[in-house]
Amino acid sequence: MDLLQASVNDKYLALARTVRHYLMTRWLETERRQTELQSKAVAYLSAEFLLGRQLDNSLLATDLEEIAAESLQGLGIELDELRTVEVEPGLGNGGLGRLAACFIDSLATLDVPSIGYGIRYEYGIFKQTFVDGRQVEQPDNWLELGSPWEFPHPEAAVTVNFGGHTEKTADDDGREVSRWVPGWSVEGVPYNYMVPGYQNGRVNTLRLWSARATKAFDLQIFNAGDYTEAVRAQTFAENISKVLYPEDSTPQGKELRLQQQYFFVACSLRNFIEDVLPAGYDLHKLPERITFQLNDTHPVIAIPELMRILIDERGWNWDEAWDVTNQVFAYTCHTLLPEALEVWPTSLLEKLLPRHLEIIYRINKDFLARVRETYPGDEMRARHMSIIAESPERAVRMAYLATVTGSKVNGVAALHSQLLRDKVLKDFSDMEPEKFTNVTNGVTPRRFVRLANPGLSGLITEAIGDGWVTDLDRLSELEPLADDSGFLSRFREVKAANKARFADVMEARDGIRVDTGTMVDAMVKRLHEYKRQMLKVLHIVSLYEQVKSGALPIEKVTPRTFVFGAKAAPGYRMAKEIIALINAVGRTVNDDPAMQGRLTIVFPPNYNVTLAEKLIPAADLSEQISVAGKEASGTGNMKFALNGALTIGTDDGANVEIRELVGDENFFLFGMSEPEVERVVSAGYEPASFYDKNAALRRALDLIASGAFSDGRRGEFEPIVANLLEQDRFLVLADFQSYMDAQARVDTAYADQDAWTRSAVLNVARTGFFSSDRSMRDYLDRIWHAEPVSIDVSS
Ligand SMILES: CCc1ccc([C@H](C)CC(=O)N[C@@H]2O[C@H](CO)[C@@H](O)[C@H](O)[C@H]2O)cc1
Repeated sequence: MDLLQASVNDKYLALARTVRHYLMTRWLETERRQTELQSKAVAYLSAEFLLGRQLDNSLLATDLEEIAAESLQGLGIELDELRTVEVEPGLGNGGLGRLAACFIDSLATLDVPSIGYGIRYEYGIFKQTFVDGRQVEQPDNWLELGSPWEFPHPEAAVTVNFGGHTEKTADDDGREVSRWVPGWSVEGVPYNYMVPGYQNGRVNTLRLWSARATKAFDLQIFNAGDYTEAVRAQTFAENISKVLYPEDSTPQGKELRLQQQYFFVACSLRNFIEDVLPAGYDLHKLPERITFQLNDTHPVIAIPELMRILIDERGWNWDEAWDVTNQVFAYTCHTLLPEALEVWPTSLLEKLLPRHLEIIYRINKDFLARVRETYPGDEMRARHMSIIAESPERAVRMAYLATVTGSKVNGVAALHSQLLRDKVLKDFSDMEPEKFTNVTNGVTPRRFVRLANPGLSGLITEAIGDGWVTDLDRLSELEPLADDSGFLSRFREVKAANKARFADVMEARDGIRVDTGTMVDAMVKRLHEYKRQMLKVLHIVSLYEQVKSGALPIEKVTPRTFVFGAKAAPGYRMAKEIIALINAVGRTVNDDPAMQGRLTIVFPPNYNVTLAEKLIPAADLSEQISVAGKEASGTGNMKFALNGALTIGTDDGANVEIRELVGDENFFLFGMSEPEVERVVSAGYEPASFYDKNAALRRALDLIASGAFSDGRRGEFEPIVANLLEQDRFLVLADFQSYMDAQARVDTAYADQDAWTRSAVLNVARTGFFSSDRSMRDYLDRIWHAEPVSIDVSS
């Protein structure tokens, strides 16, 4: 095909293949070196990897960006045109999935031997569209045009068994053992993705598994004329890796979800033990060679799977197997919502994984014996700590299984880890305090500063050199420039240019007009009541109500563009209602001439990594307003601060550490602290009392209920208002006034652009800590104890 006929996608694929070819030698060298050294490595087991687009990151990692742009120019092709056709692999829901992607980037850049293991979903996170302001999900057929970044290895396929039953037999020395007689099986085909380190020659691997039938096509049945039956096995098998579950907090407990979890875990352990480790490797030494990091509870079925392999396949005795299993797993918890902790009914495990259930029962029996030994006579504690829940139905508490077995358990921010110790996993922390630690999340500065914000990157590099890209603590060298008016005005120019770029993207992508002369006030994250998008809505509605009622002269309103980005889990009704309300308020306020364009609501559909990369550098204000004690960490908060946005937030998750580092004067703190929330809730929280005593709040809620945002239809958003007045589980009404006061402080601060910019520069200078490189160094020191191994690219 010659250039003239080539489509933009053809040209993009050609460039991608050129870059990947360049990386191939380094990939092979990394593999060779690792096989030669067999040094301790990290396997990151995650059901989600929210990778984002790959081309730019690969060009940066290989330092080929300039050459590529020039050579393409020579062919009359714009690099920018090619990068926009790339489809981002949406193999994740939100925070947890994106964190996994940042972590494997940092592991490669820190030269740590490591491998990511996950699922190659054929359909990623749904595409979000709005119909009359309501979310409608479209399938994400991201592989439609193929992906140049994946390498299938059908020759390394793994067979995974399911179902069947177990039977007691005797092994050759007459010991009674249990043997699994599976009912059916599928095959897992590995697809390898390159994970290039930043200009260090290392290319680690991300191995994602795709399911297919062991026997794809049954010719006999076909010849007998039953065509659907002939391919039934194939469709059935493929279903396992067909689609990502779009929930990010409330597990639906679907059988297929458990099948997905066991599928990728069984493939990954088999692959590591039989393909990565040298033949004949003595698995008693496994702890010296690998740590399997469990990214939340989703891969925890790996624990009984390793026990099964060591006992049933390798013939080890229980203690031998337990001793190794106890050392090779570590567990990271990413949530505080009790409903987000997965429990699997024993009835389902009995059906799908009978042998694993037996092993879990045995782990629990031994554990409860230890509990009773440590706390004699305290049956209540034993019942509380049991891995097996007896009610509402008999089920396995996966977080408890991970905590009992893992060598280490960590939360993802200091407050979160403390709440795990003091509340969620208190009994376990009391019993084995040394097992619990914290590793505060981080984000990769390559994608979220160097690539997303070239203007700011240039400014920083000019001032302190480019060492910050791999050593983000160096940002602190910018501190003195916060008092340099020249630097401040350059900094403001960069922000203004990023706003203009964002406005162009909004125009081209969604036909949305953004006034770049306004403050960009951004709230982008999954839609969840604990994240309190409703508090943001009440701020906007209250401002609107005050202007409309004449209480607030329009000239006193700071021109703002409120940018929302949020997907709701398809089954989460209240979340979908709130999305509809945000769009309804947007439609009303944006079109109201009385507002003279001073307040604009922008809610682009389908918020994803690619859109985040354009919005975050353009933002002035970062909304991190969850109720204290509910957001485990947050990572968007870190990305905004590193790109010079100021944060308005509660003392929740990593906000606490951001505020401690940037200083109270550079952070708009509001709301109750976690202990205060606890006190209000345990004292019995009456949301309606806040409605009664706060006129501005009452008027805002009444305006929503009045139908003002729904063409007069009163009942339209009644469920939202009723829920706030009756339950308000996440204390929106209780924190309303403190939030409004903080927003007034924001207005005042924003009026003094010099002071605001100085504060923004200090936010950048003081948040180098939130690099995922630092997170990885903490995991290496506290949990993995693996050493970097440099790859010499000259060979
Ligand atoms: C089974 C349903 C399900 C799916 C995903 C999850 C994730 C744990 C939810 C998640 O993404 N948690 C977020 O993880 C981020 C990375 O650590 C944190 O920064 C966020 O605070 C946390 O909400 C829970 C339950």
